[in-house]
This record gives sequence, structure tokens and C-alpha cells, in this order.
Amino acid sequence: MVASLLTARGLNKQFRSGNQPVSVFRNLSLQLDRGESLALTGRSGSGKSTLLNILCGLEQPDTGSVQVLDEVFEGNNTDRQTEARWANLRRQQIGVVFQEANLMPALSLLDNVRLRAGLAGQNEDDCRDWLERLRIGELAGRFPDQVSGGQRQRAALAMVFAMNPALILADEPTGSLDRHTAEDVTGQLFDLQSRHGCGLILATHDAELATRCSHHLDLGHLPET
Ligand SMILES: Nc1ncnc2c1ncn2[C@@H]1O[C@H](COP(=O)(O)OP(=O)(O)OP(=O)(O)O)[C@@H](O)[C@H]1O
Repeated sequence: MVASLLTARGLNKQFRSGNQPVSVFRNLSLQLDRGESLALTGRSGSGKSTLLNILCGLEQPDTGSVQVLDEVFEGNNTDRQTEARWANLRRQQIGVVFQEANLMPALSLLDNVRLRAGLAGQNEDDCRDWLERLRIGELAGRFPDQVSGGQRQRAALAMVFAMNPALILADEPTGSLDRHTAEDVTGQLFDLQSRHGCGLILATHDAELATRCSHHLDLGHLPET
């Protein structure tokens, strides 16, 4: 049997507020296959970023399981072997575009893109091309702290595009972009997703962006369990 791209089953997550446990979500399950896209919506604080973090191993659920390709992760497990399996997936299969753009501060934008692109068989020209397509080609030699937040976000997208992952997780990918650039970047994101048949999960407050996804999960209105 061919495993789905991503399956999460029965995820539970609580944080503590003072002495009180506060549940972010209970018994949350979802599945995503290649070529599908899922919009996560819901009010601020409803758990979109927490869920994205759990789906790429940057946070652990209290209970529940996450399967990505043929790797299965059960419950709250932070042993070294598990961390290494998640890190390997993030290096090769899961492209992450989060609010704090995940760029290495000591590397230029170009070198950040090259870092991931090599594993996908892309060369320096391909990397420059991705930066051009995201309209930051002239900033290739700058370091992340020498460019704006929106430019960092575009560099993070270039990195993900060059990496050609099986799954892209994006947290408000257009949050710090002007409307024109946001539309351009969104177009490229969906174009890449349909051309390469990768899965895409994006958290967004933008209702129009959410309607472009094939599936929709409103974390503000999960059924009570
Ligand atoms: N490390 C933490 N410790 C305690 N509470 C946390 C922690 N991280 C998140 N939370 C709480 O968990 C809930 C979900 O947060 P999360 O950032 O996932 O929401 P979100 O839907 O992504 O919000 P936004 O739309 O504002 O980005 C919030 O109530 C938040 O305060």
C-alpha cells in the first residue's frame, strides 16, 4: 500500500497558562495527499502555528500521531533519533515558510537558497533564478539582517521552491508583503504545487487565499469531542 503524504491522527495539545492547562485542540485528525492543498484558518490563537509546528516536528503533540511519507511519529517523543528523523525530513522533504523566516543569519540570501537546493540537484544558476522570480535577485549577496521582513519571507520561499519538497508548510506566507507582491508570490506557490504535485498546507487570515486551496480546516470551529 502506498502511504499518503501526510496523516495526523488524534492530535491533542495543551499549554499551561499559570497553573491551568489550556487546550489548543483535541483529537484533531487530517490527511493530505500529493497535489492537494489545505488552508488552516481560525481566529488569532486558535492553534494554526502550533499545528504547523507539530506537522514538521518543531513541537510535539501531547498525544496522537503524525506520519509523513513513510516516517511515523507517535505522541510526545523528543529522543535524539526522533529529532534526527524530523530534521532529515525538514532538510529534504518538508519545506517550511514560517513567520520568522528560517534563514541562516551567517549566510547570504543566495547561499541560504543553495544550502537546500544542492540536495534537490539544483545549481547556483537555478538558485539565482528563484531569487529573480521572487524579485529579490539584486539582493542575492545580502545577509538576512540586511533586508526587510518581506524580502526575508521571499528568500525563504525561494529556498523552499529550490528545494522542491514533497510537502510545503507555510504560515501566513504573504503576511508581510504588499498586495501586488503577495499575489505574485501566491501565484508562484500554487503554480509550483500543481506542477510538482507536492502537498501544501498554509495558515492564513486571508479568506481569498483560503478559497484557492482544495481543502479547508477552520481551527476556530472544530467539533467538540
Ligand atoms: N509556548 C507556548 N506556551 C504557552 N502557550 C502557547 C505557546 N505557544 C502557543 N501558545 C498558545 O496556544 C494558542 C495557539 O497559538 P498559535 O500561535 O498556534 O495560534 P495561531 O492560530 O497561529 O495565532 P495567530 O493567528 O495569531 O498567528 C494561543 O492561545 C497561544 O497563546
